[in-house]
Amino acid sequence: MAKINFGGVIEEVATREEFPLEKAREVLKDETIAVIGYGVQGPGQACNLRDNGFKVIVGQREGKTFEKAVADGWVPGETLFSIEEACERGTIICYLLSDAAQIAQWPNVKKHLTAGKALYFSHGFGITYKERTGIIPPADIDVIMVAPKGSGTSLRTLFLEGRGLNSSYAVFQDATGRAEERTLAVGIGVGSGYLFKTDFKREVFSDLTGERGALMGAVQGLFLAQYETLREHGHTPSEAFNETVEEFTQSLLPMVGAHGMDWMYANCSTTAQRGALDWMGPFHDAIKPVMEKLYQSVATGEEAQRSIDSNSQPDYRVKLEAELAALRDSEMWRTGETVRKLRPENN
Ligand SMILES: NC(=O)C1=CN([C@@H]2O[C@H](COP(=O)(O)OP(=O)(O)OC[C@H]3O[C@@H](n4cnc5c(N)ncnc54)[C@H](O)[C@@H]3O)[C@@H](O)[C@H]2O)C=CC1
Ligand SMILES: CC(=O)[C@](C)(O)C(=O)O
Ligand SMILES: [Mg+2]
Ligand SMILES: [Mg+2]
Repeated sequence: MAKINFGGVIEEVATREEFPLEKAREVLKDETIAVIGYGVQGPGQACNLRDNGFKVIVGQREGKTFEKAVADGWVPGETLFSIEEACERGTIICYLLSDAAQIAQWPNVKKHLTAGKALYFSHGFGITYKERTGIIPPADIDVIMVAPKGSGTSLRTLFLEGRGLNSSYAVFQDATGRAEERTLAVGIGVGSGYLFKTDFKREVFSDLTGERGALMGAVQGLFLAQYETLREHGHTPSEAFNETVEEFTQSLLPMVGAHGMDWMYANCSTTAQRGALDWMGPFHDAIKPVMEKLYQSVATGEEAQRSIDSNSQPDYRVKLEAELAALRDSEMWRTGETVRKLRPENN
């Protein structure tokens, strides 16, 4: 395992150099990987594994998503089965149903988890919050995780572009003595570049905080607060949107991604640099207490419970669609739709 220095802290990282694809194929040569669920992560991981030459089958309930799997080349009765049949045939069961559906399907999956199989997750949720999920695996199987740090959609598109997404990984239970090599082999197979070592609890605490915070929840809150302020002071929608979202996503954020915050600052005016350096402190101080409150809500299991309760409702999709539609129909994002059309490359 490579030891890599992250800003002064040494961490263990598995790399493609020490764990090349050929080694992954050798480790898994006698295994059938059953990808259960074909939502967002399912297709990304299953198709990448298939293209990388592993023996993969998919387990998916009937319906629209089953048809999507057929369209992607999975063949009913050969490589595409019901959830239960795939669990029976597989030796590594990749449990990629939504976290709420994992609870509902657990009795059907559990009965096929015979000695020596591996139960694989892409999130620490089901295991960490086991009092709430009831997901308690038998003692004679491996319980492992590879959590790609990004959407399953990007996992696939980056793979097809010859790039990749990094993942974190963990072993919760090693019954066979092979749990770690199985984990790393599947992790390389799904298209990870590097694999950062963690445990189930740290993965789920950081992931739930990240998506509720900077990655998704906080960013919308930040955008909207600024957009509203500009609008309340008489700025037009296009001006408010351009100075809040468009310039950020199109010009400045890619620079942060490529070379860091200081580099983005350095490529802006000295006027902007002065103001940003002065105002980053007050923004940090205003947000920090909200972040701490969020982390506590994750740590106590409140966030998990809320997600389980709302996503277990039979009509959760309908309600979710309504909330997403409200976001889409807000003035800020309707303006965004128009602004996107006006990008020079779209003309
Ligand atoms: N969406 C993403 O890109 C990421 C997801 N993850 C994790 O990966 C796992 C899978 O997440 P997603 O791909 O987002 O799942 P998803 O929400 O897209 O759902 C996946 C599948 O669950 C099935 N399903 C839903 N309810 C069901 C039920 N009651 N019975 C049977 N099947 C049912 C759907 O048919 C679908 O195939 C989760 O643990 C999630 O936290 C991790 C990283 C990113
Ligand atoms: C894409 C990802 O990793 C998230 C935001 O944590 C998720 O979809 O759960
Ligand atoms: Mg995540
Ligand atoms: Mg997540």
